[in-house]
Amino acid sequence: MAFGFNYRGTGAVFTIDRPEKRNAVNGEVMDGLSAAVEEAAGNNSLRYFAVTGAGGAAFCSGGDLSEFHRLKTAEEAAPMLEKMADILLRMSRLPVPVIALINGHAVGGGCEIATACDYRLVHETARCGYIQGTLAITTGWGGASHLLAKAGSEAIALRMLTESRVHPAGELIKSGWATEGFADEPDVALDRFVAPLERIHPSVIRAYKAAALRKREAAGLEEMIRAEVAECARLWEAEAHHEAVGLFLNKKK
Ligand SMILES: CC[C@@H](C(=O)O)C(=O)SCCNC(=O)CCNC(=O)[C@H](O)C(C)(C)COP(=O)(O)OP(=O)(O)OC[C@H]1O[C@@H](n2cnc3c(N)ncnc32)[C@H](O)[C@@H]1OP(=O)(O)O
Repeated sequence: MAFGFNYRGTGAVFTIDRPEKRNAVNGEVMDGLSAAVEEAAGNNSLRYFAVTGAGGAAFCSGGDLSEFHRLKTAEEAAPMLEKMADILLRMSRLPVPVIALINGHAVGGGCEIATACDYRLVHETARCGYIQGTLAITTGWGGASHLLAKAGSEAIALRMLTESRVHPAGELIKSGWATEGFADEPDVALDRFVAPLERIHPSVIRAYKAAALRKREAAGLEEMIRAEVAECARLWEAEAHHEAVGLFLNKKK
């Protein structure tokens, strides 16, 4: 199985479980996350939803380039991009805090998954970034829209997107992208983070989450995501993108 979904204390944890591919997202992971989000949305006693990656190396390396490389045109790429963007939008709209437990590198679509979460806890060795620009595409799962809709500084957000590089944990904490860092085991960091939330009545937590969602919706998040997906699909079919992906896939041959 390419993923795990487990209840942990008062919360639920979705784990991408493909460490040999640095937890790249394939169709099975997408369907698993979609089902987990649906189940979590219907669970009225849930107090948080977390996403993480198996192994110590990566949180998620984005879309599985070997699987998605077969999508050549904008028309072929768009349904895949739309599907994941919809899953991440639904995840972000869960009525409880959504936490990215970033145990290792989060790049490309992996950084987008983290961005769709309310909080990002980053291991001290993790590096994160919207590296899609190095593949001659933009973010295509809604990550830029989530980032711009909730970022304190538009300039910092825009710079992260356009520079398309990875950032060390210290930089991510300083810029406010990461909520906090951790040096111990991810489970321990998660328990420490949720402990203060668990002392507050769940209806209060849900009310504040609803307030955050109202702010994002007022910014036109869903419409922004639709435009972002279309733009990525348009760039996807260019030769520059297919060449860059080919270089990555052939780097060890
Ligand atoms: C498609 C959606 C789009 C979006 O909308 O956002 C994207 O997500 S585009 C994808 C962007 N992602 C990348 O370009 C990530 C590429 N990966 C890396 O940069 C590195 O793997 C890493 C994450 C920094 C980790 O480096 P390292 O620990 O040195 O591992 P390796 O590079 O040796 O990888 C091990 C193994 O995993 C395979 N791998 C890694 N990432 C992917 C991926 N995204 N898709 C498919 N396969 C991936 C890599 O090829 C190696 O495989 P083997 O050679 O078979 O061992």
